[in-house]
Parts: sequence; C-alpha cells; structure tokens
Amino acid sequence: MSRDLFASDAPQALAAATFMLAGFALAQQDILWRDIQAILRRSPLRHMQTPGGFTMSVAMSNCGPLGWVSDRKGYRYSPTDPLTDQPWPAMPPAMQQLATEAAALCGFDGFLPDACLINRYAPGTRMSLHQDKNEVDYSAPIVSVSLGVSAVFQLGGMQRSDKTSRISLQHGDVLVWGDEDRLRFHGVLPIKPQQHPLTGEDRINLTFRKAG
Ligand SMILES: O=C(O)CCC(=O)C(=O)O
Ligand SMILES: [Fe+2]
Repeated sequence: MSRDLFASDAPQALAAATFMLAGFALAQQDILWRDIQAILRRSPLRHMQTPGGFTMSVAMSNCGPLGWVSDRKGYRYSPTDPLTDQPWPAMPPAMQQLATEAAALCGFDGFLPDACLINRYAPGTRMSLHQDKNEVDYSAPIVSVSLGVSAVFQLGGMQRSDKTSRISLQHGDVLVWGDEDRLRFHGVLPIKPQQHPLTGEDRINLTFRKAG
C-alpha cells in the first residue's frame, strides 16, 4: 500500500500559502478532547451576538491570553471572558504545541498563538464567508484543527465575491493559511447530520491565532 495514504506529516498545498495536514491532530485527539472539556467547564460555549444584532449559530469559547468576542459593540479580542468576567482559561501546552508544530511544517516557524477560538457546529450550522482580520499582525498564520463530524470548508479569494473552492475537512485534519493567503475569505457550509464517536453529532473547530 502506498506510503502516501499515511503521509499525514506531509503538508498538501491548496494555494500558495494554504496547506492541509490531513490527520495531523489524530494522535493528540484524546488529550485535545480532555483539554477542550476542561476549558469549556470554565468558559462555556455560548452563542454570541453580532454587531448587527443577530445571534451566531456557531457556539464559541476561547482559551489563551486573548479570546475573540462579538457583541453589539463589534468584533474584537478580549483578555477576559464576558460571561465569567474572568481571564479565559490558559491554552493547554498540548494545544499550543500542536499549533506550533503544524505551522512549522507549513513553513511558519516560531508561530506562538496567544488565542484559540473554539467553535462548535451542531448539525445544520454554517459559518458564512469572512476574513480573519481582528488580529494585530497578519504575518502569523491561522492554524485550524477539525474534530468530530466532517465539514465542507470554502476557500475563497481576497474579495467576498471571488470564486470559492471546497475542501473536505475530516476529524483530525489541520488547515494552515498565512502570508499572501492570510486574508482570504473562507467559510463552512451547513454541517450535514452525522455521528462521530468522539463528538456525537457536533463538529468542533479550534483556530489558533496570534491576535495581539
Ligand atoms: O470552522 C472552521 O473550519 C473555520 C472557522 C473559522 O473560520 C473561524 O473561526 O474564523
Ligand atoms: Fe475564520
């Protein structure tokens, strides 16, 4: 059987600076899951408000020195969880190391995330096309880890109206984008009803960022 079927350590280039590390997080799934549960006990998943007054369908929380928040005042990073008025839970070493190693494999040496957004997609939930642009410094990549049921990721261009390509994201896949791809529009199509042994019907996504 071809070695390539198992070559999860070899990044697959999807664009000039967008890479798929298929199954890269699989070896860490148990510790990741345990760490995520511990974070969510302290800073629970919640549906944030958009500046326009809508409620987001993806439920979110964060860990690390900074956390992404949205409310009527806008999108931003905050050192405290508005739900608890406490600092966000610390970023567990296994999570930070996974992000740093994934980035390095894709040519982004020295990536030290200070924020990890935790997204939970229930069946039918989507994330519309957007750019990740609340971070201060765009020289750092975004490292995105998928756990649980599969999703279809839309990778667009620099304009919202640009054509998008579809990338299937499976449990354990890690997607990394930076440099000239850092501000590409991207989104997630509605999650199809499925079951996964680790997460049930949900998809959990972790996006590691250098926010501050
Ligand atoms: O869920 C994903 O795969 C992408 C999440 C995302 O784009 C974000 O949190 O900004
Ligand atoms: Fe994003």
